[in-house]
Amino acid sequence: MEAVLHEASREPYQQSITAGYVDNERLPSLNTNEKDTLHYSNMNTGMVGFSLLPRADSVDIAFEDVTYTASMGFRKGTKRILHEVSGYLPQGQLIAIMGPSGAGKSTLLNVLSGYSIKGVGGNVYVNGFPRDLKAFRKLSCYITQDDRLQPLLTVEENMNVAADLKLGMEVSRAKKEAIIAEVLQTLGLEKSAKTRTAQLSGGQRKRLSIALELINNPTVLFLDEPTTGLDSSSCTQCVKLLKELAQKGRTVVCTIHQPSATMFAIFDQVYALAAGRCLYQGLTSKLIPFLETVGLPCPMFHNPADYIIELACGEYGDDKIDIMVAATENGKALTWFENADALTKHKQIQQGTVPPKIDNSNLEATSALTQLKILLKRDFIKAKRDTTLTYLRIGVNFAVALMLGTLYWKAGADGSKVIDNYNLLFSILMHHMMTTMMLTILTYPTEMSILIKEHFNRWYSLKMYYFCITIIDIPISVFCCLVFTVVVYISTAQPLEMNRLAMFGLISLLVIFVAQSFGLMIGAICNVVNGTFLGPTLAVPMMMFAGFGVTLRDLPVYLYWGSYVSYLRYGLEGYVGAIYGLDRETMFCPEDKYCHYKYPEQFLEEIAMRGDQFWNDIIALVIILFFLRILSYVLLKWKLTSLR
Ligand SMILES: Nc1ncnc2c1ncn2[C@@H]1O[C@H](COP(=O)(O)OP(=O)(O)OP(=O)(O)O)[C@@H](O)[C@H]1O
Repeated sequence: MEAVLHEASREPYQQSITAGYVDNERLPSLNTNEKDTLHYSNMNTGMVGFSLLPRADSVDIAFEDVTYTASMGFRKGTKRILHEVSGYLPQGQLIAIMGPSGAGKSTLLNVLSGYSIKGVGGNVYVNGFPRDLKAFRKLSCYITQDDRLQPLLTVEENMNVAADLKLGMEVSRAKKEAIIAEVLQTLGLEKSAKTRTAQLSGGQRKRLSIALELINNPTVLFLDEPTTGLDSSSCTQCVKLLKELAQKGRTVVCTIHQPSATMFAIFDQVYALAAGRCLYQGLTSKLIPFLETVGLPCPMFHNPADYIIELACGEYGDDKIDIMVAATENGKALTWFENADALTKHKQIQQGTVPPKIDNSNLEATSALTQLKILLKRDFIKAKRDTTLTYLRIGVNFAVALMLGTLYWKAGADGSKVIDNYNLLFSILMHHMMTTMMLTILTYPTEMSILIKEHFNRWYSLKMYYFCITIIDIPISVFCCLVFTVVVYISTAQPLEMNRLAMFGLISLLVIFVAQSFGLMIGAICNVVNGTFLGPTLAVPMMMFAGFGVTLRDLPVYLYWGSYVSYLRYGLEGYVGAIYGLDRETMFCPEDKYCHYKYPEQFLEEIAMRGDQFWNDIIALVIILFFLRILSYVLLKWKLTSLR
């Protein structure tokens, strides 16, 4: 099939690919100030400004024989969802991908936007050249059906983060603020600037999702069901806004379920799908003539959008679907486009020619360090606002320490309670492991959907996101650990020596960080339900091999390897080293009690641990910590890739 290309539009694609936020390549004769003035000239007047400025670097998208085959899972085979569909999405148009539920609308949108990579066949062309995915992603944005927004941030804060990440630090704060104000005004959100996202209405949230992606003025917008969940007036408002954006030279493609007749008329183009095949593509206004041509006239007073969905559902017989697919040549025919003759005359693909030189540098607009700074700032605001969780963590640590302190009151200094104290050390280990790991498993997946959207839209690199979540929790973890350690250590009368206290605290902190890494690893690949099952389940072998119930000496040889990989073993050994190592003197024994373990060496011998292994335990914990952190990053990366 021949995809379509306007000769004139090839060069702009070439240029726009290298263009950043301000398309300086197009304005070579102007100095920077003049270019800025040109871009922002309308802002001061309050008229149409940045986001609605015409885009000179418009983009036509053509695709031919596109297939999508989903893998159904191990030994379950595959399922073909798109069946060699072709099509043409011209610049400056608002295009609706329509069809009944399950027709493959979202799948086609994912393929065209470049979100889906695996299982995709056929070709996608951008201004006639085979699509370079990296370059294309720089021109486009994807707005998901569900609004993946940071609920604790206000509209303005969300916009500031997007502006800082997407425009880079070269654009001054004043300019960013002007752009934000203008985009918010365009989307009717200026009055909600100080409102937290969680408190916005569905329509406002949808508009904010669009506003965030408009910040860097993308040429192509892909929107998955932008009207879902909106009332009819908000739907029309939203579609009108998209039309306005399209009229300024953008290519706006969105999937839509079943639009009202009024809303349907706003769209310029329709691409109708039925079970992964193309029923119609062309002007909205030519749908009725098309239906007449194929002998399926739309009944009087019937919404043509409803009628084509009914046809696509097979309500009038499956043969009608075949008739329409044949008439459109599964998307190859361009008969129902505007100036169809001119289009067919120009239709061509740049096969065999050298594609334009493409700037394949970083996908993100800002440096790694800047991304990290912005993400840390955002997470800091979130942590500050989410005080319930912060206080809960501190409160739980304090309360558990107090409970353990009461239960094991002064057990650390009593020669008759050495076994009790040993139980206490294991309980402390359990507390640190479970609270930290479960918290991570429960909170991490909720962030995942936002990560997927923002990362795909090139806000930041995965490395920087991961680095940020790794360090953002350190202060609160350290504080909670400190509160817990001081309360439990003093109330249970552990030896009051600074070095022992420091060793005890260090082991606690490392166990907390390792457990957190464990949580990150599970959270990266599992949803909350699976994670809450898997986390504690995987903790059981760690406990088994800790040397607590069955001493390390009594472990069967063929299971000894387990003690090397169990971080709880190093944690317990480290605690024992801190409390009973360093040649601790004979313990106090009350006169009326029998103190079997008043000699610490005797106790160490009994539990098959040595008191001089502390630094080895620290090294082992640090190695496990690094290994798990790297592994959870790799798993997260794999997860993101596997979703595409
Ligand atoms: N990864 C996948 N594995 C198996 N089946 C899939 C996969 N992705 C999509 N499908 C199936 O492909 C069909 C089309 O899905 P798609 O989400 O594209 O439909 P849709 O037209 O957007 O539907 P809706 O309007 O309900 O969102 C559906 O039957 C869906 O179950």
